[in-house]
Amino acid sequence: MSNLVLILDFGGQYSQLIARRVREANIYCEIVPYDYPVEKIKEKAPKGIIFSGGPASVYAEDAPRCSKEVFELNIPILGICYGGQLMAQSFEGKVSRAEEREYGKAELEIINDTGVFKNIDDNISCWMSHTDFIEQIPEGFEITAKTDSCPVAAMKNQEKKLYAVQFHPEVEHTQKGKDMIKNFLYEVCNITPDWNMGDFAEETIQKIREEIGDKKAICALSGGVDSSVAAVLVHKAIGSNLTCIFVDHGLLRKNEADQVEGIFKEKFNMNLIRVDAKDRFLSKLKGVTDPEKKRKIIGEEFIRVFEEEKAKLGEIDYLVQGTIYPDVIESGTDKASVIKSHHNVGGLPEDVDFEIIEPLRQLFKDEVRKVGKELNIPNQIVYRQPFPGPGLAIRVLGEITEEKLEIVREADWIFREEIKKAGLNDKIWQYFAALPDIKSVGVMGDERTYCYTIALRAVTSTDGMTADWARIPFDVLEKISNRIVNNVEHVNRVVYDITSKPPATIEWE
Ligand SMILES: Nc1ncnc2c1ncn2[C@@H]1O[C@H](COP(=O)(O)OP(=O)(O)OP(=O)(O)O)[C@@H](O)[C@H]1O
Ligand SMILES: O=c1[nH]c(=O)c2[nH+]cn([C@@H]3O[C@H](COP(=O)(O)O)[C@@H](O)[C@H]3O)c2[nH]1
Ligand SMILES: NC(=O)CC[C@H](N)C(=O)O
Ligand SMILES: [Mg+2]
Repeated sequence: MSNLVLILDFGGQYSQLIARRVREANIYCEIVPYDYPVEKIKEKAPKGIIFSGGPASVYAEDAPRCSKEVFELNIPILGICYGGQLMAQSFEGKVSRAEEREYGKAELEIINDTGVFKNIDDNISCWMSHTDFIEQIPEGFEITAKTDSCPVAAMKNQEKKLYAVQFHPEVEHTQKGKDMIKNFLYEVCNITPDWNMGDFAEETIQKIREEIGDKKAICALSGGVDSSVAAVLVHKAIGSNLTCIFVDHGLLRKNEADQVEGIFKEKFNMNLIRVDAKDRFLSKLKGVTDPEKKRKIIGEEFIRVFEEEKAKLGEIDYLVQGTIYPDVIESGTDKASVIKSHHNVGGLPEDVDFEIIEPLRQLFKDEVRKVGKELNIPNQIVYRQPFPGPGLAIRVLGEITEEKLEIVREADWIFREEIKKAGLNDKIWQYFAALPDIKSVGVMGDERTYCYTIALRAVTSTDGMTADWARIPFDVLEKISNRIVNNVEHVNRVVYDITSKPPATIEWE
């Protein structure tokens, strides 16, 4: 790889977002830990280095630090938040705890519009998330931007090609943030963009081929975007040594199992086994109300099903899953908290009798879609709305019963049909019905009812990491509500969820 950018990770929430911005700029990058040896950095000879943010304070005794030599390699560096503070401290500037913390939106005033800020408007809003600030810049540096409460929102030493920003250019909410990162890569590091998702596919297929060799693998296939792309990558690498396994756990949407099987058989020339596992999943979930418990039971049961299929198929060493980055980060890491245990990551049991292969583990959904396009996977699959592996189990809140599953399935079917009819299906990222565990009073045909409420959830998003509720026109909502109450038994009320993520998540459990 001729044009490499290294990201030194200081434990930031957004390190993967930095990586995707670099990939978006068509440049290859790798994330390495903050204490990655200088010798190895020299070997890799990156054209640029980015320091991520991080939760620590640079003045703390045990703060994560990279070797000072990294600054002497004559490689341009962009320090973001903690990374920028570390740069200031390393050159004898002063970093202190601010009296006023800054979280969220701040108005940025650009003082020097060269380097990272080339062609960026003088006044824009940026996204901050810090307690410490650069109180005094080191010698040889100049301040290039400020906010009302942050005197050094950015600084640079042009001669040494060292740049620091206190805000986060990598997040969606910083205006022109992507352009700032591109400026660093193209203008400061002088890199010619020469990488794309096609290269990712090629390199990944090659790596999988080397790893699996002539051994056999199964792929957990849901018919969703991620597992379809993962299956095609592995199939290209090992051909018929791959068998896909699609589990019908009784928690799928209306007609979904037949549809997935049909599409898959029609579009792909791969081995597929469909397993009917409805009874075992539902009996394990009986009486369980806690969302995390449900997720862990489902995660484990998936693996047990795969192990049983493995026993029938003979010697199989590898299990391929379509895990993507949000599944990983939301399941919690040693630094990030658990938001929810995605069944395929945090929900995995401790004993798994496979080597797991997850070729998309570093990517975000929209990047997976790009890989899917590169692999000529039909749009029908590439642009399918995400559906979580635990399925309706996390959309029926509280205890799961066959009756509740049927209610949510029917309501969901109507909702999806009406969204399609209204031509909104490619404008909304994900839309579905959930069944909160509440009943309320209604009146139908002059009679009192005491029935369930259906909650409609529809969001816009690019990567599922953040989302906003979709502004569905009232007349469409009206039609959906009427159809659901008139056609789905045991429902007398429909509500629409108007919460963004954060603070809510997309799914209700
Ligand atoms: N019903 C299923 N049968 C077999 N494997 C499944 C099933 N549901 C989920 N998985 C596995 O779990 C992984 C994670 O599920 P997830 O829903 O995030 O991805 P996906 O279904 O591939 O894509 P999408 O997010 O578009 O629905 C899948 O990629 C797949 O490997
Ligand atoms: O495979 C999955 N296993 C899971 O356990 C899981 N939980 C949530 N999701 C999907 O992930 C995206 C983000 O979800 P949340 O905002 O609800 O956390 C949304 O697209 C969700 O549908 C899951 N996918
Ligand atoms: N987001 C960050 O990198 C935060 C850096 C540092 N922990 C601070 O609070 O200022
Ligand atoms: Mg899915």
